[in-house]
Amino acid sequence: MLKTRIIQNEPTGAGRSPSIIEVDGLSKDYGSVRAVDRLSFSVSAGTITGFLGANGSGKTTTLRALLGLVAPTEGNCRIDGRRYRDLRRPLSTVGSMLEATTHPARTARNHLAMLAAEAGASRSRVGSLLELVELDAAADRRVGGFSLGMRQRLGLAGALMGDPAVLILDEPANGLDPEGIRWLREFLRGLAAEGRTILLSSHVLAEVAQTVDDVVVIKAGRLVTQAPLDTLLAAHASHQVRVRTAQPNVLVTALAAAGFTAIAGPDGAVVVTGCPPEQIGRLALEHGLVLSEITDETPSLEDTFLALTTQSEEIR
Ligand SMILES: Nc1ncnc2c1ncn2[C@@H]1O[C@H](COP(=O)(O)OP(=O)(O)OP(=O)(O)O)[C@@H](O)[C@H]1O
Repeated sequence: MLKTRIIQNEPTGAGRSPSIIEVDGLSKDYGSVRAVDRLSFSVSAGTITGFLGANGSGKTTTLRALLGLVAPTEGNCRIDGRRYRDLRRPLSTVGSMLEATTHPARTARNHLAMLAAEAGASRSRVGSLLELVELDAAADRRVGGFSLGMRQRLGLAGALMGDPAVLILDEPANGLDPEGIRWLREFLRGLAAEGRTILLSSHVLAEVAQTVDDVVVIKAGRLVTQAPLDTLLAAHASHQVRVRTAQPNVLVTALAAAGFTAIAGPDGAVVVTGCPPEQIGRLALEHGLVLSEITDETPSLEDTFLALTTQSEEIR
């Protein structure tokens, strides 16, 4: 049973004010490489937003800029209305998990104790967080022997040390097995239900599709789209079915009468858009048509994502 209620360290947790993440015209050049290019997006308080893009598209650079670890070439990043360096209590405002930097010889408990000292948190919080991420049984083992999933959970515990309202997580699902991804999903949903705002990156939409409310998609450092996940999926995944019958024109007419778009190609196949295969089968039966082929060619979630992240330059 997942426990998401975090024992409050300080009275900041209850009744927290809405926090928000804003990236405003951010560009970052590394020499001649433009890693992020005039990127703007914002994250509403209390939501989980997936920050999506192919490898090398600029996700980590953007997250590092939000956390004050990279100086923007242009533009600004704000958390809760301020640049990271201007936050009065940064560790209590935003928790982060970037690439793992845990010393392998350290135990999980020691690692968190160090972070507790840094965040001004009590020692008892270390135990609470170990329990929360279900690492209490492994607390005194060296991190070097941890599985990837355990390391990710330790990273999450560290990010939560200051009881922040905002979490920024770089590829938290990377390399996790389906069970680990399910655990992460429930964990993050629990944190969002407490009113926390979460921005998490991924280069695989399917890994986070059941976790996020909204998505920000980037390609080559530029914004492709920002939308609620449902809108994105609806816009890019209408049914597409290929059907073969000896009387394609009868089928096309029947489908058109039912309000669907159907086009008979020169090879005799009919391509139907927006109609599920079962309904096509029923319509064919009603019109006495024998179908020799019915193939669902609806793009998969990943096809949808690839179509977006390989989208042409003109959207820029
Ligand atoms: N410190 C750096 N020095 C030079 N180039 C860099 C540096 N950091 C990133 N880059 C380049 O900037 C671009 C964006 O990299 P970034 O790591 O932000 O992308 P990403 O979307 O997080 O990729 P990945 O999913 O592979 O981590 C890449 O071309 C990368 O090689």
